Amino acid sequence: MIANTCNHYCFLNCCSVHSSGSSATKLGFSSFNSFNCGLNCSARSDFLKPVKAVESSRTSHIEANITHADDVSGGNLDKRCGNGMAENVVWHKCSVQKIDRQELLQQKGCVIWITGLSGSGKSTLACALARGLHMRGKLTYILDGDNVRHGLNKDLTFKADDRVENIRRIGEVAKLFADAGVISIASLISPYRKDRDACRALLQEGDFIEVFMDIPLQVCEARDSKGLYKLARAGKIKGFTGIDDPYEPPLKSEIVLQQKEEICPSPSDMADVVISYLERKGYLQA
Ligand SMILES: Nc1ncnc2c1ncn2[C@@H]1O[C@H](COP(=O)(O)OS(=O)(=O)O)[C@@H](OP(=O)(O)O)[C@H]1O
Ligand SMILES: Nc1ncnc2c1ncn2[C@@H]1O[C@H](COP(=O)(O)OP(=O)(O)O)[C@@H](O)[C@H]1O
Repeated sequence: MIANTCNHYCFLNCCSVHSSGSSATKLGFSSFNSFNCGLNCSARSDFLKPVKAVESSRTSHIEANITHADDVSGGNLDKRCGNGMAENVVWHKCSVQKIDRQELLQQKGCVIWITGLSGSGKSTLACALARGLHMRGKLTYILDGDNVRHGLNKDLTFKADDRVENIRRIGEVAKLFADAGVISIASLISPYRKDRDACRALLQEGDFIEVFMDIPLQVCEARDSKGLYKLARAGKIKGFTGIDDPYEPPLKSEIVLQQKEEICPSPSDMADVVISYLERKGYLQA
């Protein structure tokens, strides 16, 4: 059962990418480099250049010894997996791998994990980030706690165990998106350090980028865009993060976003900080 969750909508209203032919399905297609999104947002015309990326990379690393953490589509074919409840489950490997998809997309798949109190601006940042990256021709997908609780996680409450499971599932889904080559943006309170760190451990070093919305509780509560703090203070919502439920701030996240002299940077300025980080670390190219 869920309660008090709201949908967030992200309007990617600058550019749309148009496929111009059927060759994409047969041949794969090359970089999104020529994506041009100035004020008039002209759509790319040549992003479907056929390439041999898939064929050549297949031969170059199909033999590589890939561990589960290296690539979810890798793994040892002979290994029987004792993970979880199911026994005798064997990983099935495919020759089209993350590196091929990244080449196709001209970016590197990763997880941007936005954590913070309710009202700290996680969803707003996720959306600004998706918009900024979309304008640069980069493929993103947002996994917003509120939204995922409307579907995949609709069976979960806000009790501690269910929050743990919420974080775990979103971590696994975010990892799949990253493996698809997508810049996956997870935006959820994720109040427990241990569980965020467990999601980090699912990915290769560097591919999990934790963004801490370090906004004081008083500011979040003053915003109270959904009226939930008011209900929590009145005792009408029990176990509300920051009021009568814990939030463990990250100790060493990659990016910390804070107010400066009590003024909160704009969402697009915050998004720029994250985009600069991705650029510097090479995630915006294959
Ligand atoms: N008890 C309680 N505590 C915290 N938040 C609550 C609660 N009940 C409902 N909500 C609403 O649910 C949103 C948080 O969902 P998450 O999936 O991000 O939470 S968690 O990571 O599992 O802790 C959160 O959305 P955001 O404001 O976007 O963070 C709230 O709107
Ligand atoms: N950088 C910002 N500066 C000022 N207000 C913001 C900023 N980011 C978000 N807000 C506002 O704060 C409220 C909560 O934002 P939201 O993104 O829904 O937070 P969260 O997803 O963490 O609950 C909204 O009313 C939003 O417009």
